[in-house]
Amino acid sequence: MKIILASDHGGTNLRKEAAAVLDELEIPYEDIGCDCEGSVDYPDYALPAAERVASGEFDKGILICGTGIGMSISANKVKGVRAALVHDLFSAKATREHNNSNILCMGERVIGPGLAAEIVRTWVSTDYEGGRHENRVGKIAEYENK
Ligand SMILES: O=C(CO)[C@H](O)[C@H](O)[C@H](O)COP(=O)(O)O
Repeated sequence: MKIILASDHGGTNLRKEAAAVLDELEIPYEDIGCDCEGSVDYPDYALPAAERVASGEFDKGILICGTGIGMSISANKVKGVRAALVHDLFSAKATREHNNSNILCMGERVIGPGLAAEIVRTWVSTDYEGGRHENRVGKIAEYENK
């Protein structure tokens, strides 16, 4: 598994927390920033990261901003991306099992580093269940391909 990691200025600390979890789990990743003192625009990070997941260069992505909302709205514009905004452990597990989400979004102004780390651990280690969910995820792809 290879993961791409990005944030805007509002998500730098949680991005570093996520990177520490991936280091601990020995999961390879590329961190594309931001390396910013000031303010940046979340689509400038979400869209390239999402495209690199959609292209298959990366298996998954983790995107963080202040709320996670801007990142998830942006990433979900990219065909083939299923970005999930997650701030609890139940959803972290469910979105992998049910939605086969390939991008995790979180908000640094919403949750603390401890919970974010647990969410990353859960999300990266939970497999897609397939089965009845395959039809549902397939309908999203079908719509995208219209
Ligand atoms: O997209 C967002 C809100 O949905 C993110 O939380 C951004 O990080 C936020 O909008 C940035 O806000 P700022 O006031 O410019 O720091």
